[in-house]
Amino acid sequence: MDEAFILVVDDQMNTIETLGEVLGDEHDVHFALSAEQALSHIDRKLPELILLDIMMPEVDGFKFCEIIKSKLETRDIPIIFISSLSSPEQETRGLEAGAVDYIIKPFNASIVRARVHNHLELKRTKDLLRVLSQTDVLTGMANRRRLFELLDQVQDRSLRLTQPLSILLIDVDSFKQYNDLYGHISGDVCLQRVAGVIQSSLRSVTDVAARYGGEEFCCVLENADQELAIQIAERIRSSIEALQIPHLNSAVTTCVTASIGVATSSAASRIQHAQLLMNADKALYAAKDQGRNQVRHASVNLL
Ligand SMILES: Nc1nc2c(ncn2[C@@H]2O[C@H](COP(=O)(O)OP(=O)(O)OP(=O)(O)O)[C@@H](O)[C@H]2O)c(=O)[nH]1
Repeated sequence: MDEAFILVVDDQMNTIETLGEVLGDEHDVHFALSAEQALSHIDRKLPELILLDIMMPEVDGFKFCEIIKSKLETRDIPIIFISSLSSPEQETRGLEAGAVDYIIKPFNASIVRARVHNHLELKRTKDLLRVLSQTDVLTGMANRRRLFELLDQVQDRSLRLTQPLSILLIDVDSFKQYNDLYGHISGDVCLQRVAGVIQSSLRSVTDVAARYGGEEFCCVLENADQELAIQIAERIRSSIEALQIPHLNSAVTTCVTASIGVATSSAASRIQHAQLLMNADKALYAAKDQGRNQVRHASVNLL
């Protein structure tokens, strides 16, 4: 197993030293003598696993576990309690608080090593499954499921920060004819190239691209008003055309092109994301209707 970053939280130096000896050969083990120190460690770098004492001054292990489990960024870090509290009630309380395991002190070194190993393996498998369940296999982009999660998060943040939010729906033109003429495998390669161009046309930190469906992509543009969203959409449209992927059966021209529908939720209004997608979809259909290979915004006269 690859080395893991493990955080030991315990106010007793002797436990810390022993766990360092038990796990230090295989893993990158860091220590915190209090919950407060542990939180500042976690702020700097997320551990893969936390070994946690219960009886600590100020914030005890149960409370600390609650804090970790309440935050989106930290709630998936497995916690193993290591405590001299040996009653079934305490152990139950620890497991019910969200810990994956409970080891009673004094502990046996090889059992601690084995349990840590097993929980790290489980955590890595879970992480991998999560990534796979959120990723589109063909393009490596976020898939539709991930898109909806991201939209929820971005929408909450936009409302909190009173920022506008825009989305783009991008649909490759005459793609059925592309598949018919060049074959499905070439169609897949074409979608991969279009996906690559979409991703490289976005602002790196604030924008997300996802595969929405077959030959349709969706971009979520945080803090982008109508003008900026149209500008980004236009950049994507022209970059797809600039790929010059031959398409002799296109209804538009002799290469692959795309139509793009744009919708914006202004800083002042709270539009549900289903409505935002619907608006972008209407704009996309207007773009198709008016000849394809163009960008349309869901301005008032479309809605
Ligand atoms: N190669 C390939 N084709 C796909 C994939 N997903 C969907 N498609 C194809 O995409 C085509 C979409 O066709 P339509 O919805 O009729 O749209 P279109 O031909 O692009 O027409 P317009 O959108 O009106 O320009 C269908 O033929 C699907 O089979 C995929 O993953 N790979």
